[in-house]
This record gives sequence, C-alpha cells and structure tokens, in this order.
Amino acid sequence: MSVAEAKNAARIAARDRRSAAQAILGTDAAPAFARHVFEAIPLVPGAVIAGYAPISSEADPMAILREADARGFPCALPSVEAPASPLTFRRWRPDDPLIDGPHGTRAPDVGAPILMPQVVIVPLLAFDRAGRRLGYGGGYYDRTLAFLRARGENTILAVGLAFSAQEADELPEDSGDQRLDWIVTERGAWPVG
Ligand SMILES: Nc1nc2c(c(=O)[nH]1)N(C=O)[C@@H](CNc1ccc(C(=O)N[C@@H](CCC(=O)O)C(=O)O)cc1)CN2
Ligand SMILES: Nc1ncnc2c1ncn2[C@@H]1O[C@H](COP(=O)(O)OP(=O)(O)OP(=O)(O)O)[C@@H](O)[C@H]1O
Repeated sequence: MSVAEAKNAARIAARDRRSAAQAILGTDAAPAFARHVFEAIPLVPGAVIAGYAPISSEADPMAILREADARGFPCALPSVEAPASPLTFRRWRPDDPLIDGPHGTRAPDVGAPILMPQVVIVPLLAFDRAGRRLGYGGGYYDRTLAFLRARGENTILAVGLAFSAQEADELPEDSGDQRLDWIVTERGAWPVG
C-alpha cells in the first residue's frame, strides 16, 4: 500500500471516530479545550493566534479564540484564496460576520487585515503521539505550516485540536507532512516529543 492509500484508509476510520466523539462530548469539550490551552501552553503576550470556524464534527476552537481575544491576543481565521497555496489568515474578533468558503468553511471578509500567526490551531481527522496528523487531504495545513516555518523569523507553534478519541497509534507520513508541536484534547494539552 502506498502512503497515499494508507492515508485514505486511515481517513475513513478517523472520520467515524471523530463524529462518534463529537456526538458524545458535543459542546462540553470547548471550555475544556480553552482551559488546557491557557494553563499549559506558553504563549508570548501579543502573539497572533489562528483558529478555524469548525465544520462537520471538528473539535470547536471558538472558545479558545474568544478567551484569547479577551486576554488581548489578536485572533485570525484561515481563508482559501488560491488553490495549492498556503492559507491566508485574516483578523477575526468575536461576533465578526464570516463569509462562505469551500467545503462548508467560513472565513473573514476579504476586507479584514491579513495577519501572520505565531500560534496555529490546526483541525485534523487523526493525530498520533509523535505529532503526525491527518487532514482532509488538501495539503493546505502542510503547505501553510511549511511556509510559516520557512519564514523563520518567529518560531511558530502548531497546536492540533482534537477529541482524545482521534488519537491513532502511528499515522502514515510522507515528506511534505508538517508535524504538530502541541496536542490539545478535552483531557489536556501535551507538547510533542
Ligand atoms: N474548519 C476548517 N476550516 C478550514 C479547513 C479545515 O480543514 N477545517 N481547511 C483545511 O484545509 C481549509 C479549507 N480547506 C478544506 C479542504 C478540504 C475540505 C474537505 O475535504 N472537506 C470534507 C468535508 C468535511 C465534512 O463535511 O465532513 C470533504 O469535502 O470531504 C475542507 C476544507 C481552511 N479552512
Ligand atoms: N509541504 C507541502 N508543500 C506543498 N505541497 C504539499 C505539502 N504537503 C502536502 N502537499 C500536497 O498536498 C497533498 C495532500 O497532502 P496530505 O494528504 O498530507 O493532506 P492532509 O495533511 O491530510 O490535508 P490538510 O493539510 O489540508 O489538512 C499532497 O499529495 C501534496 O501534493
């Protein structure tokens, strides 16, 4: 089996596990995610924190972003503005309206300023303890984290957000894959490695 085939097989199983976890935990997990992030992760004051507007059964980062905003961290959400390119992040404040993007995603209006995040909360279908992750297969977050890491002026933190049931033993990986630095679930926050 090629790495791409192994990833596709893992995606199918991971989708079911994620939706089962979301059905059980639902909105109860969101405040736990926020508590773990602010208790465990060393955040530089003023760091730009990027989240995402959740789709489907994704773990919901919006409680993290609202708390970040209340603590004075500028927040941003991703926007797909060109295919096969890194994501663009635009400023978001609580209650800002969002516009529809591809695959049911929502993003800030194109009039919102573009920000370069130092902390990227990453959606995922599955993660493992080594920080490998599996997304929908568009490669957007791999390209985006590679781009942000290559700029190199600032170390960025890639924080995978998931239900604990999304943990996999060992995910398939290829050379373009970007690993997570932290994993946050409803049970806690762990640095990778
Ligand atoms: N909430 C969220 N926003 C995001 C992403 C994401 O994964 N989640 N993205 C990450 O790249 C970017 C948008 N790109 C995407 C690329 C592919 C699919 C996708 O394949 N979605 C599934 C449908 C999900 C579902 O309803 O279960 C699909 O079409 O099969 C989604 C988003 C930026 N914004
Ligand atoms: N660092 C990268 N730079 C450029 N292209 C990449 C990179 N990583 C992956 N890609 C492209 O994206 C495709 C899909 O990658 P992959 O299957 O790892 O996506 P994913 O991590 O599941 O999705 P996503 O990152 O969007 O959540 C790859 O086949 C490759 O063509």
